[in-house]
Amino acid sequence: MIDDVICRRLLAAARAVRVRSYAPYSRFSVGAAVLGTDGMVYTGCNVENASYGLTICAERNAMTHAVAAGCREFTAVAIVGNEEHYTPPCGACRQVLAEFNVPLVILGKNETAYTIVPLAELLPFGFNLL
Ligand SMILES: O=c1ccn([C@H]2C[C@H](O)[C@@H](CO)O2)c(=O)[nH]1
Ligand SMILES: [Zn+2]
Repeated sequence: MIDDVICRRLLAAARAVRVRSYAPYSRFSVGAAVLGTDGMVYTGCNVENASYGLTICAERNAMTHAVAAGCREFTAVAIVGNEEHYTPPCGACRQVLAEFNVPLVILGKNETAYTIVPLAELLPFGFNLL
């Protein structure tokens, strides 16, 4: 499926970018790292706003970062929230991950405690036009 070394590398990248989270309202920091088929790792953290609904999740931040860098094909995304629980992507992020066919979602409490969930399980029967 996906190599443990790659999972750990993505989780480490997600944890590293998580410290840059801007979350003064929820105080819940999230980091995400997506692996492109170009071999590059693109990262993003959540960025909140006083107008709460404008908040950008870590996963969508990582995806837009990748696309802006020219990458549109992906192997997996890793998401790290707090150490106690997994942080599965919200519905909006699932739809964005589906747009670019990110096949695997790695949910990590830390680099060693993680689980891999296929996106198809997180978003079955998703909306698409293409
Ligand atoms: O998968 C998730 C779930 C939540 N958040 C962010 C949005 C908000 O800033 C904070 C609390 O919901 O966590 C993410 O970035 N990704
Ligand atoms: Zn989200």
